[in-house]
Amino acid sequence: METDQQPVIDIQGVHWKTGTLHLLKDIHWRVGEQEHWALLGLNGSGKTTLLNMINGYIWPTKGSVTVLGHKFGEVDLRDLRKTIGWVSSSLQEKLYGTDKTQYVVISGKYATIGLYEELLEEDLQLAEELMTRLGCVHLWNREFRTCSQGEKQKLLIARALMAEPRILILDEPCNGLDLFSRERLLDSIHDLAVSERSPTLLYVTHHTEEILPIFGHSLLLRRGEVFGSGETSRILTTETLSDFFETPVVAESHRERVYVRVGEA
Ligand SMILES: Nc1ncnc2c1ncn2[C@@H]1O[C@H](COP(=O)(O)OP(=O)(O)OP(=O)(O)O)[C@@H](O)[C@H]1O
Repeated sequence: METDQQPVIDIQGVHWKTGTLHLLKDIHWRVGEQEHWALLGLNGSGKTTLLNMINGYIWPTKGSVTVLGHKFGEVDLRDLRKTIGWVSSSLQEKLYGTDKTQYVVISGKYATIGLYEELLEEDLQLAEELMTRLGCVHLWNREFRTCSQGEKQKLLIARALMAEPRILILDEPCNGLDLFSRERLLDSIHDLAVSERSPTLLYVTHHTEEILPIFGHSLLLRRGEVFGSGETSRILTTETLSDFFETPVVAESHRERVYVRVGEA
């Protein structure tokens, strides 16, 4: 629903070119306050490129990007980045496996790999609170490397929340998880989204069934262009998804989640 409030993200007519490649084409995307969005697209559709732009790692060739009311070109991007958390599997590889889980979580406050600051009681308290909230406080004092993939993802979300971001990007968080770990992680994401002071969540995925009802809006990206955007219930339909994938698919709803299979109805 459109509101008068300032949008969290406002992207207008954005293009991005590198060399001869035109990787983002005329992107328009407006994320309102209190909206959580899913971002869906096949491999190479431009999702990461778009997220890199929101974080200010790349600059639009044309068009304007405004994040949390700050227009690019008029804001110190280092400050802006502190308000955006980004949880991705590539981050997992960078962390020190021998670090204790709570230190991995606390390092999120300082945006460092490893912990170099003196430990503050308030940091320990917040880490405990966040790990409880994500359902992984039982991992306290364990070495990060001994945790399962699903546990690591929860720890990384807790780590991102340490910095109290206004926007939290969850970049394919269920990759590599078995069915049950995936559901447990999605439960935690649901709880986070409905909690007080939740950041705006942007959930990147290839799989519609991971898109929980809390993701009321979805953006479909294809070959660097917005194929569709708006209310998830209107976007994740057999007709729209068949057009989007350029292949007949059937979208079936079960408990407000959409499962897609390839083929005719
Ligand atoms: N700096 C760059 N130079 C050249 N090509 C790039 C660059 N960055 C991205 N690309 C290309 O742009 C396209 C979009 O990449 P992007 O990583 O944004 O896709 P994606 O939707 O995140 O894909 P995936 O789901 O596989 O992660 C790809 O073909 C990629 O190879």
